[in-house]
Amino acid sequence: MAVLMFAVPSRHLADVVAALVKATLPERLQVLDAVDLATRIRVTLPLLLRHIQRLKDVREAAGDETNDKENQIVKISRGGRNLSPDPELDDDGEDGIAEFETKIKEANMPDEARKAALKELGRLKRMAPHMPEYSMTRNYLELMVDLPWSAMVKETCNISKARADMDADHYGMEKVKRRVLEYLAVRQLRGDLKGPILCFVGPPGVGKTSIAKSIATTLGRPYQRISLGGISDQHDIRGHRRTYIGAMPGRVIQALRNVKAKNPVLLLDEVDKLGTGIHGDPGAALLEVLDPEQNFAFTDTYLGLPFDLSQVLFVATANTLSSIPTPLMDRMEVIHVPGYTQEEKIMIGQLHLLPKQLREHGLTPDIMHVPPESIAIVIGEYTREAGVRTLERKIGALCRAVAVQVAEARPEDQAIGDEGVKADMVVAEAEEKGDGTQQGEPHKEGGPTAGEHSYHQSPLINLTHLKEYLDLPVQVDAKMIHDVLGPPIFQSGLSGRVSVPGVAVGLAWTPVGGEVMVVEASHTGGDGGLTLTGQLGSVMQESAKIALSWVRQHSFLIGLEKDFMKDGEIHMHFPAGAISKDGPSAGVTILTVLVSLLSQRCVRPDVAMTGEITLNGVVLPVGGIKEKVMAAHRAGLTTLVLPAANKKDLADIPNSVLNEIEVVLVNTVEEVLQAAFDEGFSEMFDNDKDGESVSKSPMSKL
Ligand SMILES: Nc1ncnc2c1ncn2[C@@H]1O[C@H](COP(=O)(O)OP(=O)(O)OP(=O)(O)O)[C@@H](O)[C@H]1O
Repeated sequence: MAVLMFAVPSRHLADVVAALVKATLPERLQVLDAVDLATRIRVTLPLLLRHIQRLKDVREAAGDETNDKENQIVKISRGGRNLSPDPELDDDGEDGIAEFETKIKEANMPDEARKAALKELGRLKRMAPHMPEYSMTRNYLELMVDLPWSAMVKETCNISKARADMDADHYGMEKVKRRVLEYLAVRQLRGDLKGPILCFVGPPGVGKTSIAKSIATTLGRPYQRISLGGISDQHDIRGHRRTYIGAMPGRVIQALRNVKAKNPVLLLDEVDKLGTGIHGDPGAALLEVLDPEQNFAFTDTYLGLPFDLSQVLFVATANTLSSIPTPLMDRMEVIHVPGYTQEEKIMIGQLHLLPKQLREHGLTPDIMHVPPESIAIVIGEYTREAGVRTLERKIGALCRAVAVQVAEARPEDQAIGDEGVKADMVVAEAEEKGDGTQQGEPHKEGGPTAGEHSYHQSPLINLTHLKEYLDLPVQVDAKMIHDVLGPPIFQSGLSGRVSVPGVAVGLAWTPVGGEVMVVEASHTGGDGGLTLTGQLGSVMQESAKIALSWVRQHSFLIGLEKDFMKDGEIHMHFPAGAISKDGPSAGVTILTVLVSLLSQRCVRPDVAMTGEITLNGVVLPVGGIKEKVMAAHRAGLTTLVLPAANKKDLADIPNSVLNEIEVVLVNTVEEVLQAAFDEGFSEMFDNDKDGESVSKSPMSKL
């Protein structure tokens, strides 16, 4: 084949290849068997002529008069599209080419882009449609004409409307909303987009994506989400070279093509999950996209031309700051979106998630009623999350169960497709209600506003008929919740796990919110070392060594012999064993577990703690206090031991939570032990060192 290819001028190659492809297997083998060039050409020529004849026949069948074989050969070899009627070929024909020409003119491209597009169109005209380059050039031209080179939507920024829009879709989030309003107000006054890129950081399901959508709605700009999770190839951002098979533009250019406007809101979702691989650093590519000094002429490798991104409003989201590349973070203004309290979740469930789920399942409050107590049961027994995503899913599951009840109870005569019955029912329904309920009205894009939820009731549901078969509204109570969702997944409280010596409750921070961690230790035989399990990082292991050294130095306080370790090894375990953990904040918990085990005294079951310790027993501040306090509150713990230097972080915690817990601020490990154990330890320490209690009610005597 290679020899044959050398013998054929390259512009005819495609026709030869097409002829061979259409040949039968024995014919193809015959071509391959022909070793010398002359034989091979002799074998191939009839195949080529047969292919041409076939093309001609198809054309004649299509009513074309031309039957001049020679003329045909010449035109095909020139790649003449109008003479290539093979229906299998993706041929634009002259109309298609003319259409491209018009679209290029209409696309309002900058001069440089227009010239490049016309040049590509010229190439396309000269190509045979079955050449691989044909479809590549065609795809490129399609992108060129689809891109919004100058198309902009008119922005409508009205600050009071912005507040109303955000309030309509989001309960609470006051700080976040205030910060977004400030940002929009400054943008409006300055009249340009040069400003930091907002980056919403918080656990999953707390409304980061949803608030970004509200910004787009408020501004009247189109919105598109670009998911960055797991991207480890810079070409995903910057585009691939056109020479590669299946090459594509980068995600930013693709997003702009979709929204058809050069000033959309583009959400860079999960910017903290960008990876790095062998194909360059996508973070560096993203820097180019976001940098206002360069992004007015961002060159996507596939496009090969500068595209102006300066009108795009970029918003980013992340679960954690720690894995965002520093140069990228410098370009962004971080807005923390914290997790919700139980009360906030109940309100969000009632005001937003339930109406949304009812709408999505074709139900209304007349058919299904979920009281706040039931939402609290779902939150407490079926969710452990900082956000409300699982809650929304569980409410969805309850709606589906009610939908089945309604479907089963529906009288026979209300069959789908019975238009007469449908019309009657809508009228009957409207008359029956007569109370202004927006029944049958399609719900607005983006959802209804809080307090004015519209329900798109299926016209097939006739409440009057249904009431004969079903007690309406269906009450979602504890029994129904357990029937539908199964046995509770989570138990409230720590159910007796802390009632043995050598166990204490620590508080951990994770990108998905705070976590309560029951740390356990026990004596095993062996030669008196300390074994740690639970996938601990080096910092955490060092915290354990520091805690043990402190206990050794202060063994007399706990009533231990100096050489207490000689009796056997101590094994300390941090659940969940499959998840790696690190950081210094478990210091106070490790120390408390050791003291509890060695002194054989139980830690108070209502106490949880966090804080870094030094060798001299000083307690240092740690991060993630709000998430940790919320997690402890969710788990039903009522006394929290926190570093005194973290006092300022308590300002972020809602009063409803602070009112229900006791916060003990400590400076030293002695104060930690005072708070962690009942009376026993208070005798050992000087009463002057008692921790400062900031709770509303005085702390019980230690
Ligand atoms: N304060 C709130 N008020 C009303 N609905 C909310 C609120 N917070 C979250 N939601 C709803 O919870 C769901 C999940 O929110 P969203 O997708 O915005 O979470 P996210 O923070 O972007 O999560 P992820 O990090 O996983 O992307 C959405 O349906 C959203 O409308």
